[in-house]
Amino acid sequence: MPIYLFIVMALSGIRVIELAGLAPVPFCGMILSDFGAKVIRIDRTNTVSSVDVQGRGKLSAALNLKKPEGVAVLKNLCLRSDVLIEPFRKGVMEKLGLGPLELLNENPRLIYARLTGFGQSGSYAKAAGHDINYIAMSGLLSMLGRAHENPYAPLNLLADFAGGGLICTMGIIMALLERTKSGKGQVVDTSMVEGAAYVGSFIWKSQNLGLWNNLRGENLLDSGAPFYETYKTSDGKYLAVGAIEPQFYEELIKGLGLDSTQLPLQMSNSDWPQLKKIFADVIASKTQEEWCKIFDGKDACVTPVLSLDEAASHPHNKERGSFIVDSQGGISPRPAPLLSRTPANPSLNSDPLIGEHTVSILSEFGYSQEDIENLMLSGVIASNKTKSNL
Ligand SMILES: C[C@H](CCC[C@@H](C)[C@H]1CC[C@H]2[C@@H]3[C@H](O)C[C@@H]4C[C@H](O)CC[C@]4(C)[C@H]3C[C@H](O)[C@]12C)C(=O)SCCNC(=O)CCNC(=O)[C@H](O)C(C)(C)COP(=O)(O)OP(=O)(O)OC[C@H]1O[C@@H](n2cnc3c(N)ncnc32)[C@H](O)[C@@H]1OP(=O)(O)O
Repeated sequence: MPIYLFIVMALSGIRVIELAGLAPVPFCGMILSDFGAKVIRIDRTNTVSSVDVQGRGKLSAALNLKKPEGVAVLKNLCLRSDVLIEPFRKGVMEKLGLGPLELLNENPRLIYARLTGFGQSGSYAKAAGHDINYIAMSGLLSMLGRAHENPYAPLNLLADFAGGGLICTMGIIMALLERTKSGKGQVVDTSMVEGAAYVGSFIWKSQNLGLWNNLRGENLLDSGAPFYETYKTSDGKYLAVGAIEPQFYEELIKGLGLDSTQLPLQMSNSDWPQLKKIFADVIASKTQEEWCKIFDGKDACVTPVLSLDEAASHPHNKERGSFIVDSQGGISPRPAPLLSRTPANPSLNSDPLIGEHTVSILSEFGYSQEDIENLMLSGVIASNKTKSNL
């Protein structure tokens, strides 16, 4: 007799409709799915392959929203769902007749999440943009980069994912929590400019501490300080040094084989370039592994700079199971944080093909075989399993 283990996750029972987007909304949908929500991604009928690399655990229905019948199907799905996430430019949903007024009127419990660059109001609301534009507008990009160089965007992490996908997820979770008391849904308006700025609150609120008085790249935490920097090792790899507090700094100096009485003072700003050169010369004399042997187990705040592959196979990360391997052999980070009773249980199956679940989803929502066939014939829906399912 097989034993079936049903794992209850934090978001089990929550149904989410995700309109396919580029990067931030797919991340939001993946988090919700990792933690147990049933996420249905609405793809276009005229695209063959998905650009969603964060489709883990999602279902896909292909729907033509340019046809009134397609809009009607989406409305129907939203009637019996908890969350809708939309990634379009302001006004696109309203133009389709799928704005919050319509959908919340039909399902007052719906959480209607909108994730855009500039938010739903203001003169930039309708402007196109990408991560780099949003962090530029948040003020943060001006702070990022090395001395005497142009500002530098740290991949598309800050706006798309930290200030966008994650902040939107937080808004959805808070709205779901609030709904347990009021019984009502609401609109979650996530602007990636604001989300990124909010993530950077420490920067704003630490200005009076003098942390940012120097030019970009010449401050304590922006690669100005020698004890908060990366250094090249003799094998062409790198070490990350973050020894800010005096006791950790002293361990660093000891580990490097230096004598602090012969060096400028740690916080002597004007000596930082000289001190950096000393550290760089010393660190270049050994391999990364040799340095790790010296610093592992010491409170010097020194770690290797690992590649993605090295991170996945580092003993500490392996001990915690920080990375997962899917059925295709792909390695990716395990969902965070770790909940003690109801942890995430990410799907290890391959991501959905566009329209892979169109038929099963429509059947689940009450459409008959004949309805589905007619919608298919009139180009309102598309399916990758057309033949096998009809
Ligand atoms: C830096 C990042 C972006 C990185 C993304 C990259 C990882 C990927 C970008 C391109 C990909 C490559 C490319 O696709 C080619 C290959 C494809 C292949 O399959 C895979 C390999 C590829 C090389 C592929 C590889 C990668 O995936 C890429 C390189 C970011 O910053 S993302 C953040 C962007 N900003 C936002 O999301 C903010 C909010 N959104 C917007 O401001 C706009 O949506 C945006 C992004 C500016 C785009 O504007 P656009 O004019 O294109 O669209 P909208 O005005 O929003 O209107 C959408 C229209 O579409 C209609 N519609 C939507 N769904 C449906 C449907 N189901 N049926 C019918 N129609 C639909 C909707 O009605 C709108 O129509 P209208 O224009 O008529 O109103």
